[in-house]
Amino acid sequence: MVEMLVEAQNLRRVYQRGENSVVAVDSATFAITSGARIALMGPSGSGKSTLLYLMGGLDTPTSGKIAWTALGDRKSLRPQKIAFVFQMPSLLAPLNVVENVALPLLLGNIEPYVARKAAMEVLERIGLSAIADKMPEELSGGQAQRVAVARALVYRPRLILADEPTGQLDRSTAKLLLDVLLATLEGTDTALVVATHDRAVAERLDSLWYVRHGNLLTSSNKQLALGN
Ligand SMILES: Nc1ncnc2c1ncn2[C@@H]1O[C@H](COP(=O)(O)OP(=O)(O)OP(=O)(O)O)[C@@H](O)[C@H]1O
Repeated sequence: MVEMLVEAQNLRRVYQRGENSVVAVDSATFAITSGARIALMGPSGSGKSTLLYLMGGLDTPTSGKIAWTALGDRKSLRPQKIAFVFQMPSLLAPLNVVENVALPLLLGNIEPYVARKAAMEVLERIGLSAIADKMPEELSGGQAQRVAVARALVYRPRLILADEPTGQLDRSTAKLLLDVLLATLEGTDTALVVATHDRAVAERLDSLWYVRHGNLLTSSNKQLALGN
């Protein structure tokens, strides 16, 4: 059954910078359904990150409506139902890999033993169990980013929002990261939205949404904005 995870109408987000206001998102109307695989493309500064934050309830719109229809209210979204992956690996330096992956569960008051076991299972699934005891500073950029993906997956979220997850990686490491993410999500109804400048990433997803000057064009037709 396809479920409506996020529904938004006429979202607008204006940032106030002193006397000036910046319209980061001008008008966005969209729906994210379970199982969707969406690429969010657009020039730098067009509003992609702001849109992801709005989708995940990390930010609130200046006007317009957003509802997490099948997920519940904003306060209940993270980390269980919606997980973020950011461009810079955001691992906590004093914790080793398995502790970093287990962290969302620990913050959700899951028993440490159960959290560690679940974290080890995700690390195994994505081929990282050998580095479970390493500290973040010992990891390559690609490994750190895959650990961040593991951490996003540990709660089996309904929606993953990834902001330029391959932005700091070389081409082959970026491909590996996406391979891991898509393979792990295959057969699940977890939805995925990836903000990216990389066409190779966008081409592997089912829908392409394009943002320009804060305006969102949603489409399932990738050809449209890829111009092929
Ligand atoms: N906290 C903030 N305060 C003020 N202005 C902001 C803030 N966050 C973003 N902006 C502005 O809003 C606009 C959209 O920014 P956003 O980061 O959403 O774009 P983006 O498409 O993700 O860019 P990039 O591809 O470079 O990451 C930009 O003009 C940016 O400078």
